[in-house]
Amino acid sequence: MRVTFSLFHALAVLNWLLATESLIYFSLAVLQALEDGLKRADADPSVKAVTICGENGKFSAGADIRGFSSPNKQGLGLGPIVSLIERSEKPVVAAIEGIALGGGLEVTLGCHYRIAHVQARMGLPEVTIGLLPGAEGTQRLPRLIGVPAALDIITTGRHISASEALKLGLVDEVVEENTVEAAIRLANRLIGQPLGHRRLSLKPVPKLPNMEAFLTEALVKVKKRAQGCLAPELCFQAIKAATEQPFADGVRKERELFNILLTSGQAKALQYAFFAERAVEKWTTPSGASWKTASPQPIRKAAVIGLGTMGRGIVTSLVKAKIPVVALEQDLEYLNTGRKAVMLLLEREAMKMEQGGQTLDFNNPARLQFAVDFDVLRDVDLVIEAVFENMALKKEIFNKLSRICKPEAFLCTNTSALNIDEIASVTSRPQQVIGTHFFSPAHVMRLLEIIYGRHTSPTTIATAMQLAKVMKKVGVVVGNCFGFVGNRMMFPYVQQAVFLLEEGSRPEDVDQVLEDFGFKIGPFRMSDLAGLDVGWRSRKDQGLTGPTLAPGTSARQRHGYRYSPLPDLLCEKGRFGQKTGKGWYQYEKAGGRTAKPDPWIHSFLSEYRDTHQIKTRFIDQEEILERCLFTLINEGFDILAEGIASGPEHLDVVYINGYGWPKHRGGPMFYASTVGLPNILAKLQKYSEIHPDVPQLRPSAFLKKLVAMGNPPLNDWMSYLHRQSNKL
Ligand SMILES: CC/C=C/CC(=O)SCCNC(=O)CCNC(=O)[C@H](O)C(C)(C)COP(=O)(O)OP(=O)(O)OC[C@H]1O[C@@H](n2cnc3c(N)ncnc32)[C@H](O)[C@@H]1OP(=O)(O)O
Repeated sequence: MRVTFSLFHALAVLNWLLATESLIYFSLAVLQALEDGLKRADADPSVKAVTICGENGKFSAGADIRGFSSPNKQGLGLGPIVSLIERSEKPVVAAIEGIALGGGLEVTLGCHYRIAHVQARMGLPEVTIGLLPGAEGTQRLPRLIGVPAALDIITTGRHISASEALKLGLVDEVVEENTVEAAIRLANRLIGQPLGHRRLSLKPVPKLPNMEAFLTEALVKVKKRAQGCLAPELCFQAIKAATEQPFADGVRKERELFNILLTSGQAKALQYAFFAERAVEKWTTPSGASWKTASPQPIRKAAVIGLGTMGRGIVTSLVKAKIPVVALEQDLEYLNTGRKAVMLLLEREAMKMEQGGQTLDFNNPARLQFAVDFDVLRDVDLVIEAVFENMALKKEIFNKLSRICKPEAFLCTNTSALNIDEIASVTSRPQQVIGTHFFSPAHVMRLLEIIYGRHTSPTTIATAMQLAKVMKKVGVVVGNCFGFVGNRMMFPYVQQAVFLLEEGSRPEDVDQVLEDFGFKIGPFRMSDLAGLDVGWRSRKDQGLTGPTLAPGTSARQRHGYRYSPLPDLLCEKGRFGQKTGKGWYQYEKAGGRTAKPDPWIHSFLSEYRDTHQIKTRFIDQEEILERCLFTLINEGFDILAEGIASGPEHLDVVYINGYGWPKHRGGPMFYASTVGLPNILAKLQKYSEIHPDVPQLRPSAFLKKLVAMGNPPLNDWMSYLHRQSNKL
């Protein structure tokens, strides 16, 4: 993508043009060219007005994000240029097409007038990459649109449409045709008119009757949403400075805060996460399949089987993505319950979309159909099976689908752990069978784990990835193993959390440490939310508990390794979590959501320790954090070594988007790289010596190899996978 910053002679339209070719995002060269162009326009008496626009229908995506981590940082060079634009004695009009983001939008704030194309999007997304608008944007925007709107845009980083920008007064005009021509026409009309009142730096910030109270309340909200992320609060501080100080002092404060963020590890982590998400979009498999070798097939009609919690969310996502969908249930009773729930979800989504000026059409049978008869699936291009996690049931359904669906239809299974190859084996088209692991609630959560089996074709992977994109999800292609990437890494984390309870912690202690780290929700609150019975059923299926357990099996050992029966014991007492009003916590009622520490659990744990002669000990925060996180990371290294994921970015994107990992810590593997692999190895070795019966604490061979290779940067890890290490 390329953009041109063009300064047009507005009187004799286009008879004077300075064009500077550059990337859509600013580099030092673009900044220099912009400054030179402005100075030339200012000095040339034949130029009466200036228009700034982008090239190829895009204004600008702001600074080159990679530049922030290079030694030659360009972030602060733009402010003086924006001031230069504003000081111009000749009217300057911004013609905003496509996108004007970050530094791009800040350039327009220096202009005296702004015209936007009806389809343009604007925003100051710096907060999402751990920064703040550092080219005087935190000082100009509140002066233009007032504090509440500026605070919302700057602290959330959300993109706004041209029509919203017009309502807020961020742009002066929205056009449907040629924006640049409209801007030139406006610039012509402005020649000779006074500009003082259009210079935002000279304007006061609009007053609110209750500014102090408003800011106090706003800070509480910003902090709550930020969950340990620094940038939103510093954005707030910069805007607050605009309400309290003259423009120049506010700009000084903005720079100071910008520098704090720039040198914080959080900005680095968030910028890594930005590129990681884009890296996983370019999927590859160990056999070399990728976008280059496969084209996605069009999905004109889809079907979802099973209208439980997952199915309902998947149907909603498909309808929102404007893909006609058939929703299927086993009988009319289930169908009617499912239909009501889906319609409720869709009504809520439609309401949300209406607020943003969009509509959602779901009452049209051509868009959404409910059925109990598999025959309606004959013409669909893709089926997503979302019945509960039972291999026999899934196989029965896939066998039926294989017979009924047209030969080219793709068959997806929404499973969180089951073997894709086994499911595919009962069909006549294993090459078109793929795992699509949605996360609950499926219409909200962005992650979609896409699991290819031994026979899955590259076309099937490409089609699933394309579907993820259309559904506005982040598709991550991974290999087939029990639990895939997300749940496989989650298992040792939860296991450690439970072992910590056996040894002396309480559920609320463990949750607190992990929530302070930045997780949206700790492992025990999460388990209560998801339902303890889900894992119980799976453990019974695996013969780890329940009637199939061999008599005489030791309570705290399975297959020679440590096992904790605590979750099974809770289930045996009917404590399934929120749904029964009791789990690791107590709730106000069955279905209640407010978790309260439960004295019953505390005495139950102490009796349990007495029964099993475990001496209760005090466990500090460091140990809780290390044992939970480092085992999760350790599993990640095994996953990489086995080729289940093609890079650490995949694991990080899965954890950020599906498991509530704090984005400002970049994901577990990025976090590991910041802690230092030798430190992680040393801690795992220490804990493994103390708990030799827990294999998940034994350091992964790949982790050991990377440490032996000198702790290389995360980008290089995969290149060491097959290299010989003399030190091992
Ligand atoms: C100079 C003073 C300081 C100013 C502060 C700033 O300006 S900070 C930067 C603020 N801007 C942003 O945060 C915008 C980030 N980009 C996006 O939100 C999106 O990329 C987009 C511009 C809305 C386009 O989205 P789309 O889905 O169409 O494409 P991709 O996201 O896949 O991007 C295409 C490739 O472009 C790379 N890229 C996009 N923006 C930037 C950027 N600002 N800096 C560097 N690189 C950027 C992106 O990584 C993709 O490249 P690939 O090589 O294909 O991965």
